[in-house]
Amino acid sequence: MSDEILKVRDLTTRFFTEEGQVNAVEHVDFDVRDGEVFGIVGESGSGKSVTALSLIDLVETPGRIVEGEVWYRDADLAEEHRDSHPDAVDGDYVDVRQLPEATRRWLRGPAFATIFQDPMSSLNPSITVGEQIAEAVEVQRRARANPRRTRSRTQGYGLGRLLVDSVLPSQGYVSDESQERAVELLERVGIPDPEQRADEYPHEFSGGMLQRAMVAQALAGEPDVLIADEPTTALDVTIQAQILNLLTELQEEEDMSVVLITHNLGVIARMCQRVGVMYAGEVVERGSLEDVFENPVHPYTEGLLGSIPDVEDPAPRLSPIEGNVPSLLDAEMGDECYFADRCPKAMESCLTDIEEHEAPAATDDTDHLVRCILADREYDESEALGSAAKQEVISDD
Ligand SMILES: Nc1ncnc2c1ncn2[C@@H]1O[C@H](COP(=O)(O)OP(=O)(O)OP(=O)(O)O)[C@@H](O)[C@H]1O
Ligand code: NI
Repeated sequence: MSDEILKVRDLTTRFFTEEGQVNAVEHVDFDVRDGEVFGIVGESGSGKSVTALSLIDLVETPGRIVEGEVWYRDADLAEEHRDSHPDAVDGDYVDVRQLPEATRRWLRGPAFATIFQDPMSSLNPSITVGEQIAEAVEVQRRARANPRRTRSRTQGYGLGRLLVDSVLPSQGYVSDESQERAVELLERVGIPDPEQRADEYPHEFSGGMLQRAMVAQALAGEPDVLIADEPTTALDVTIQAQILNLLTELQEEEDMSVVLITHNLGVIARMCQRVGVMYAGEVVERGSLEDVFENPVHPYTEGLLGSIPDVEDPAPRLSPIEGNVPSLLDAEMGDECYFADRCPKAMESCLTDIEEHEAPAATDDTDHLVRCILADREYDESEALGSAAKQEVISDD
């Protein structure tokens, strides 16, 4: 049994909008183990991206993480904060959410790095690709040289330098060493002629090459956990497969863990060792790929798998199950299972708040947890909710 690099507990993130409170992520629990790809899958709007942002503490207003813990294994950090922040430390783990803001910020890079669907969200169009990656390398070098104590970090760095960096980010202050490292990283992610390509601007790169450059930038900090949110969704099928291969290769060779977010079950099946299925802000089923994909318990998972797309299938969005993802507005959400109104197996007993149940795991290595009463009992047709009753569930709320 391998160790967990991340243990997410009770993570709850809401948006406080003019229309009301949106329960985007609700009491989410999952673990990410060393050197694995953990997949998060679910329909559009199920809370995947907000979960990712919550992990790295980048939820923006009107959103806020209102509850929960993100335990990250780092013995040094734990040691350093054991006395000053005893609640934030448990053995070798720190609860990232309870660490000082500066430390949380520092963790982005060497602990967590992210890649997204759109490379231009991470790359500046007016700076050469090589220089941007070199900058990421420099930021990480400085952070490592002056770990965690931001005060000394900014002092050592110097206010003058800080101003120059923020006003004139492309003035070529990166050291030759960082520039060389950037070229190495470009080579690492399979960009041909990396030395020349380093001097080019993002618009001179193809979509696939840009995606690779973004991966190179993410690798600059040698992260423990790479969070990839729909990293290949915008790419055509061949390029998609190439980027997925690259991620697999890097994950193995760099010994990272990857949290892979996608709505594409084919991608999950191909990439992940373990998986969490999200529905309406909750993780409704999680476990090993075998347990979840071969012995799904939640009717939502069954429904998704009923139309498992091939990884070569460019189908952009899943909609395998009749009906829509429910509104996540607090005022419109009841206490019953959120899937009940779409569920072919909904019963009277589903009209209460459903906890995670342990399903009989087919693989002995891992927990298989399901937010559905069917993990505990058989489906009973005599208890089935007719469509009229289901309708009522919806309009009652
Ligand atoms: N800035 C925001 N303000 C209000 N609500 C938001 C905001 N960002 C996300 N949400 C809501 O949070 C919920 C979860 O969104 P999220 O982006 O995590 O879904 P997703 O599973 O990543 O979907 P997709 O597959 O389309 O990317 C949605 O109901 C969404 O409307
Ligand atoms: Ni998303």
